[in-house]
Amino acid sequence: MNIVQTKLKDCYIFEPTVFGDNRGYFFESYNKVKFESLIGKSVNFIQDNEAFSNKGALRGLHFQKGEFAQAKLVRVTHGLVLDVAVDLRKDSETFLQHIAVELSSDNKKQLFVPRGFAHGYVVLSDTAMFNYKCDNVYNKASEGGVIYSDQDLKIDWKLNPELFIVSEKDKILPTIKELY
Ligand SMILES: Cc1cn([C@H]2C[C@H](O)[C@@H](COP(=O)(O)OP(=O)(O)O[C@H]3O[C@@H](C)C(=O)[C@@H](O)[C@H]3O)O2)c(=O)[nH]c1=O
Repeated sequence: MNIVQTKLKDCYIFEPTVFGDNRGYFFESYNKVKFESLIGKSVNFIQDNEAFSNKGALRGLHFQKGEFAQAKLVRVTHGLVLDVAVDLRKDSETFLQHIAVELSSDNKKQLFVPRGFAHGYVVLSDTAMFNYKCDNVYNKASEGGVIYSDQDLKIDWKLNPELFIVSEKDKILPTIKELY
């Protein structure tokens, strides 16, 4: 397992070691001991999620507020997505900066999105399966978000916006300016 520091503090890409042979391949998709040793702190993941989406589905940008804030370890087990993390920690040197990383079943990369970030993704392949771990449970009343098309963030989603499929809830998320 290799860890890559992104330009956002505390936000890392993990590249698992894949063992291929004539049967196929094997890799450790999560190993708590190795993961915590690489990031240098303990994270108590307590919920796993799976979402299947069609091409153009854009989910986000989401976070949970207050005591229900969540860190996430995200990956793609089928297809290709562009995954985006936005640093919303006011005291961070990289406040309001974002990264966009291609995650796919081929590259097997995982992204660790710390608490205090907004997170979202768009599906670039015909379909995709998205799997992630969270260190806090879902809490509807604590949901927050930022509109994916925010003019200050200027995220390049690498797909024609005409193809976007966005939930009614996500269409009316606030802008960064409205949030702060
Ligand atoms: C996220 C979540 C949703 N749900 C329910 C609520 C709703 O009825 C249905 C679909 O929820 P949503 O439309 O919010 O699902 P979705 O848009 O996929 O939400 C997810 O988006 C990505 C980008 C994230 O970062 C996640 O943390 C999460 O917010 O599933 C749960 O029961 N538990 C959960 O943990």
